[in-house]
Amino acid sequence: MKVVDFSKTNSILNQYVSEIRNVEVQNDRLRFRRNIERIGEIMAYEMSKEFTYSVKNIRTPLGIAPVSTPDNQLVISTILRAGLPFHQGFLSYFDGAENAFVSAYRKYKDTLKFDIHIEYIASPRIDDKTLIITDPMLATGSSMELSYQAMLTKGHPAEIHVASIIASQQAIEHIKNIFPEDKTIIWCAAIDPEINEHSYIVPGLGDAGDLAYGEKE
Ligand SMILES: O=P(O)(O)OC[C@H]1O[C@H](OP(=O)(O)OP(=O)(O)O)[C@H](O)[C@@H]1O
Ligand SMILES: O=c1cc[nH]c(=O)[nH]1
Ligand SMILES: [Mg+2]
Repeated sequence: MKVVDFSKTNSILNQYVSEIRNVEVQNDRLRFRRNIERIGEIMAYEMSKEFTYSVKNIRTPLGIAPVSTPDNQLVISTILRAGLPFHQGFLSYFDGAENAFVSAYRKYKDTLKFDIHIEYIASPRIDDKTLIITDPMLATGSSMELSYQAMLTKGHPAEIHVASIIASQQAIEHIKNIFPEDKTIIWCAAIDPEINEHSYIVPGLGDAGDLAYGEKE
């Protein structure tokens, strides 16, 4: 399975990743959300190079211009809450896409143990379409796994792009095991080496949902 890790390339995207990680900067919620959105925009642009294109003859006021544009029917699917600004970044570039939203949250049994609960899904049919599942954080990969299973109740996509910002190495291995090898690409801004006993990515950035929208009770 192809894994694209943007941290291996020097680009301005790394500046935005450094700001969402940085304890001195990340508490500015507006900047935090906007940086996530900007990373989504850049990732969308790079992802678009994998799409299928055909030439359309576009009528201008002065003649006909052949332009190669994408033919994929896109569905951008996002895992609430932290996925929302990331989703907006993708949607800014793929403005013709359909959209899906899945709720997934950790329901704690004690300080360390939790189950992932999916309680909400709003999605179009996804049969034969290009499914982009976005979530900025892939720690254990369980939220992504259960959200993908929920999306499969809406059909079977032709191809899948799993987009995240910070993924643990463990989550990358997990995604490789559960998504179809021949039609999935994983995109991430960085791959971090470990997760801690609370299943948080280390060094990671902390709690993306809280940083974007505030703490929940
Ligand atoms: O790979 P996992 O171990 O499942 O962890 C990653 C999940 O954790 C975060 O969401 P969280 O559960 O904190 O919800 P929130 O966005 O509402 O804060 C993140 O956005 C992922 O969905
Ligand atoms: O490191 C992590 C793990 C789960 N959710 C987050 O927001 N961060
Ligand atoms: Mg959270």
